[in-house]
Amino acid sequence: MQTWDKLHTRFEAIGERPILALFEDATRAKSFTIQTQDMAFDYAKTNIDADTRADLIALAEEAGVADKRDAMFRGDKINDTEGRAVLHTALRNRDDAPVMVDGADVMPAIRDTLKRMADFSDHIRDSDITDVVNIGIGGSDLGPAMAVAALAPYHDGPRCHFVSNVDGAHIADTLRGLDAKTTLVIVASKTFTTIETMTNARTARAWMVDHGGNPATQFAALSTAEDKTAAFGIAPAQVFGFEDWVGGRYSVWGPIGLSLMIAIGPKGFNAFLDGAFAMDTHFRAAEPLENMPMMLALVGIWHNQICGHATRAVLPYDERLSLLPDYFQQLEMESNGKRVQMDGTASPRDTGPVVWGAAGTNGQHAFYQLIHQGTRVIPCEFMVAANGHEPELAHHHHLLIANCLAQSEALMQGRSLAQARKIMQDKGLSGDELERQAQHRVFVGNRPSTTLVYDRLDPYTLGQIIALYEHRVFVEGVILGINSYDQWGVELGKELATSLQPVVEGTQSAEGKDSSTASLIDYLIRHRDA
Ligand SMILES: O=P(O)(O)OC[C@H]1O[C@](O)(CO)[C@@H](O)[C@@H]1O
Repeated sequence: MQTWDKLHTRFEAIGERPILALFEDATRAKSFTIQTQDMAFDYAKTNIDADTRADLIALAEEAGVADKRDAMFRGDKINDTEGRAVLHTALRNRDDAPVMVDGADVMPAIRDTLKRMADFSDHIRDSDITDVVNIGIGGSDLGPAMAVAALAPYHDGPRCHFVSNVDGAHIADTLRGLDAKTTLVIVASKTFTTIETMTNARTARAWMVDHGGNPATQFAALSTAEDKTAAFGIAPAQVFGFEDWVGGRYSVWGPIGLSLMIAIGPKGFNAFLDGAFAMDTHFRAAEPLENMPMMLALVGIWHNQICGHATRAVLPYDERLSLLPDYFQQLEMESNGKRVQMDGTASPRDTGPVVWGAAGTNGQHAFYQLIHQGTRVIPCEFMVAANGHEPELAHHHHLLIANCLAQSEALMQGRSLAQARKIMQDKGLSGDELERQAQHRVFVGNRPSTTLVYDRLDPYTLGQIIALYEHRVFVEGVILGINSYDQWGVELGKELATSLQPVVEGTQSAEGKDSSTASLIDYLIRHRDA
């Protein structure tokens, strides 16, 4: 508690201190950058100084982050509202050490499943299958969809498509133009009960039957619920199971990543796991000051809980990472969007921030106006590679990098009223009009950002980046005293949707519903095509 207070006091004392003033220390960039392997995380363009950083590290120590991290990797049941271990890290564990859950080593089964996935992927890649349709939602969609898009240059397998929305438009648009005889459908659902996924899976099966395909050989399932996959009619040889200690939004490392493995091959998928494992190893071993996930989390705590900035923008200057903000949105908001602490008492402070963003440079021409001149401060998390995959288009990549760095520079430096006046003067304005126009051209600056740089977006690097953010979410969750691994907040809407379905279908009356919901249903039914 004392450390929280100390940090709040520091924030008040800092007041309007320009971030730029911190650069009077010639070592600022070096001492506020963390490097692990080829990757560097620069948080020098924030208003965190060495004293603040020491307090933030003390906060993590007081919260017991190191012990809880070890407990997570060890397989302790840290998801205690569901009585589960949290072991997505075991899926990418590349050493021989056992990982114990309830007295049994989970590694042999993980290795066995990975081998079965590799054999199946090779078989599909060598077959006549031209297209793979992954049907899933949330963590059973966003991870593989994001990673398949990110690793397009490594893609040498069949085309991959992703269907998530229960809106029939999604599956109709996806199946249109596909050949049912050469399409593999993967039903990805941890629970195998999710209404969107099961509805889409049944529609896909009917389509396949109607168009001459064979669901018996052209359907695979990824799930923890093997009884339900069998009831759906999927042969056990085409079912890839995992355990309940893999959370949906953390599941891309195992069977849920099958479409990625089919796209880039088992070798590429292994490199993806290697990158994540390297980040795990770093997270477990590095001292807080040198620990990338830890410092990324502490910067997040500083901006959100101490400075009160309610959102943060994820801004990859990498077109192939355009789904990464969506992926991080689920990862962070489903994990840390909680109102009570582990013991059930209300959180005394705001919990996870709103996470959003888009790939640069596109975002610059859409929402950066507000980031630069709006009244709210939005900490920005930039990321950019030293190299693209198109050597013949290196000039594009140089422009991309220049834009990324220009944005963080502009956010920090801003443009003063004096500078704005000078610009207007040079344009020939004077008097009241000069004053009025100059105000519109002021950038207050002093807006914080961080930048993650890496060599090239290959499978290994993507694994590192995702694991980095997973651990960041974990550290923030521990400091906030919340359970990052349940998601009860999605339940109520699901229950109400189930109860509304017969009302919408017209087989039950809207009696008992609030008048807003009842009249909306009335409108929608009255306007329905006969
Ligand atoms: O894989 P499933 O069981 O279909 O669940 C899909 C998604 O639904 C959620 O449970 C939330 O609705 C996510 O956590 C999960 O990723």
